[in-house]
Amino acid sequence: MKIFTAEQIRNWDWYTIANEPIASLQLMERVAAACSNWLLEQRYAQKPLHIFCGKGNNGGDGLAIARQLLTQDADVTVYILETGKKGTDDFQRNLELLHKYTSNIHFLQSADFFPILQLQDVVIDALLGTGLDRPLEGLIAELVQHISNSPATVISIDVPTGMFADKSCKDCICMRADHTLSFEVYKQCFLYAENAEYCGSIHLLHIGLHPAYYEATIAAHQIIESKTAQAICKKRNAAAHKGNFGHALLFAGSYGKTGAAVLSSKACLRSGVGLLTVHTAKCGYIPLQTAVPEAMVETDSNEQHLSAASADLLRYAAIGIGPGIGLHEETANVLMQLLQQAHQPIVLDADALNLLSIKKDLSALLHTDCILTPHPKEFERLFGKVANDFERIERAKEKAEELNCVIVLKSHHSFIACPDGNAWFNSTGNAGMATAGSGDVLTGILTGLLAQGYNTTEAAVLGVYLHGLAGDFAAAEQSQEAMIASDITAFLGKAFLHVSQTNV
Ligand SMILES: NC(=O)C1=CN([C@@H]2O[C@H](COP(=O)(O)OP(=O)(O)OC[C@H]3O[C@@H](n4cnc5c(N)ncnc54)[C@H](O)[C@@H]3O)[C@@H](O)[C@H]2O)[C@@H](O)CC1
Ligand SMILES: [K+]
Repeated sequence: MKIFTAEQIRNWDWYTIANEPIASLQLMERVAAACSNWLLEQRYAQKPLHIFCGKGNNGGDGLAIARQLLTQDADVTVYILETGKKGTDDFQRNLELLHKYTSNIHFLQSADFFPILQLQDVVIDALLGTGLDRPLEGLIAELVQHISNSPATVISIDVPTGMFADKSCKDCICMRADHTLSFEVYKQCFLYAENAEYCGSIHLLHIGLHPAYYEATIAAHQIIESKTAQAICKKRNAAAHKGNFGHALLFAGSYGKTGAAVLSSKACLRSGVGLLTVHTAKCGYIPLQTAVPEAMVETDSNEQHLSAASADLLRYAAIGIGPGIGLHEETANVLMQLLQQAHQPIVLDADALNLLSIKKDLSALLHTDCILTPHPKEFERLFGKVANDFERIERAKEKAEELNCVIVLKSHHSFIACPDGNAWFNSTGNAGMATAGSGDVLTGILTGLLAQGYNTTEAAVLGVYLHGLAGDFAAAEQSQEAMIASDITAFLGKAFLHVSQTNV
């Protein structure tokens, strides 16, 4: 699914108004109907509703919702934040209509008029939407804080008031919503970790915007959905043998971190690879052979860490390096040797990234088939400090193009930046995956997919989606609290079944 900017969404509204055609007031009526139906279905309309409206079209949505719910006998109180200016045409028209249904409309001119909100109350936040053009201050900021600090359930229309659709609102005042009802497509702001606590659950409602605009409009970012993964996932040939699915090589583990090698190896094998060899420190031999009998183990001459690259790299279709390898100087040499000698696709993760971050000229070291999988701290070590999540995404896109490699930025919605400028946010995954070893599992999956012949973009998009989906299945069974990284691997099978179902 494409992610549109606020401007693209505004143009989509206007395209629909001109080409359906439909009057803008009618489109607002449709927006309000979608929200009212959701509130009725979720039984929020049975509770005392406090609808807070600005005087723009977001406020117009709020007034139309109030009227529609009054016809369903809901208990509605409307508050309009008085700015002294006239409202938009659609706001004014909706206000006239609302007066015919209720006199329970209050104009808020100072904080003295703010209502006391209780636990059973439901607030509809229709103060400001995508028309936000500056951080909140003054009376509106006070109102947003008053509502956010109350025990009431808050449901924001389109965006939580104070949140910019396309730029950071870090350190700004913003409505803390329990739910955000938005329309047709995700806005970029919903996908950043720094905004997650303000958006609550996001619900995309269908309002019948014109499909031709969606088809014709190029989006800078997309969401990876089930159908994206399905389109990439290859069907296995019935007559295949293990030689058809590649031989992967993983450099993983050191003394005290053999577990990381076990986790990435198991995930690699469960991602469909034909053969796997793990190159690990000598101390890892027995644990690995015992825990992962399907893998071949090649031990380093050093007992505790990696000190030499594999003798014969040519046999392997793809290489993964990083999980649990540590930061020993000799291990850094292994990494440099590998980057010079290997011509096959490489996944670089964890300590491999930390070792790389002290090197100045990354573009001279990395060939074009690399996937880098940093979490925000590793990203910062590699590419410098950023002020917020929006900047981090932009930096990832720049670096992917500059280094000609794929960057998987692991986060709340993991982000994939490709060298051709394409960029994806993942839709699967949950906070239970913020647990030791879940990155090692991803490295294994990506290496396994590359070994099977998926290109770096395909492997990253499919692998990140499967990893998150397996994590969601694991959380459903184990809870986010109790799930561990091995559970993600255990549910990879279910994730593959889900993705391949419509592939047959
Ligand atoms: N036909 C349309 O354009 C549609 C618009 N819709 C709704 O309309 C919204 C956008 O409406 P508008 O463009 O009127 O914008 P808003 O309703 O978000 O707000 C616009 C007004 O707020 C002021 N403002 C901006 N930042 C402010 C701040 N920090 N403090 C105080 N005032 C501030 C602006 O100067 C402007 O007067 C969408 O989010 C959506 O909810 C929907 O009804 C769908 C159809
Ligand atoms: K809002």
